[in-house]
Amino acid sequence: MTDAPRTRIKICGLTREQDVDAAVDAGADAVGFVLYAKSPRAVTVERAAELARRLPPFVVPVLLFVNEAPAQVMAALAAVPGAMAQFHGDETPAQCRAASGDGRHRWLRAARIPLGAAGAGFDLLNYAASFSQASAILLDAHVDGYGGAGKVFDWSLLPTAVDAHLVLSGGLAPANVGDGIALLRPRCRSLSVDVSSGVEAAKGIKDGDKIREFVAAVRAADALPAR
Ligand SMILES: O=C(O)c1ccccc1NCC(=O)[C@H](O)[C@H](O)COP(=O)(O)O
Repeated sequence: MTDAPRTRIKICGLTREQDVDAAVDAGADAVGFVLYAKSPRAVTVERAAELARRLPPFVVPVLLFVNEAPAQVMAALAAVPGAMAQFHGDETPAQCRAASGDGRHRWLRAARIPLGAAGAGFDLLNYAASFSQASAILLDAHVDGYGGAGKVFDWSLLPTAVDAHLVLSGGLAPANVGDGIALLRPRCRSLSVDVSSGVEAAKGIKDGDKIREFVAAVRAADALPAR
């Protein structure tokens, strides 16, 4: 639906200063901090706030929650100025709205799409309509542990026209992100991409070279004419 825009990039699951700096220096538009205690990439609210203070203007901190109590979400968003929320659990539309302060903070909703052929049964149009107040729907693979597993769902099974801003995630890496952009960018209002496992040396430990390769692959895809 759009003509060769610049794909926005979020690097998720950051735990270290040098990884925040590497993401920013490579050109990331957003960085994600996982506020889910069961994740190997979990950080505390205080640590997320400390890391977010390194960010220059126009790079957005995103706080990732899984079925967190609304009061805790509100407290975390208050502690990290300018942060967006990413709801990655089983939160309903009403819970997302309430936890983000009924319009006070912007938020992403993760859609967890079944792996393989079962992905055809996921009704993204209905899902996007029910979360219409989200800033974007983040597409991720349905995995145990909710996310960050590096698994790729079958992108080709998604609808051909989605009237929403989408964020593609789930097993992205320098080698496949260009294909994802080429396939999905024409199908939605805007396409952004989100990566965690694909730019890591170990869980929660990013690899600066992989981050730079990932950003370069996105920019290469942006430079190609629409297929
Ligand atoms: O990172 C985690 O450990 C995590 C735990 C629970 C829910 C979501 C989690 N991460 C989500 C992300 O990092 C991204 O938004 C996205 O799913 C990309 O993950 P990956 O497949 O590892 O690139």
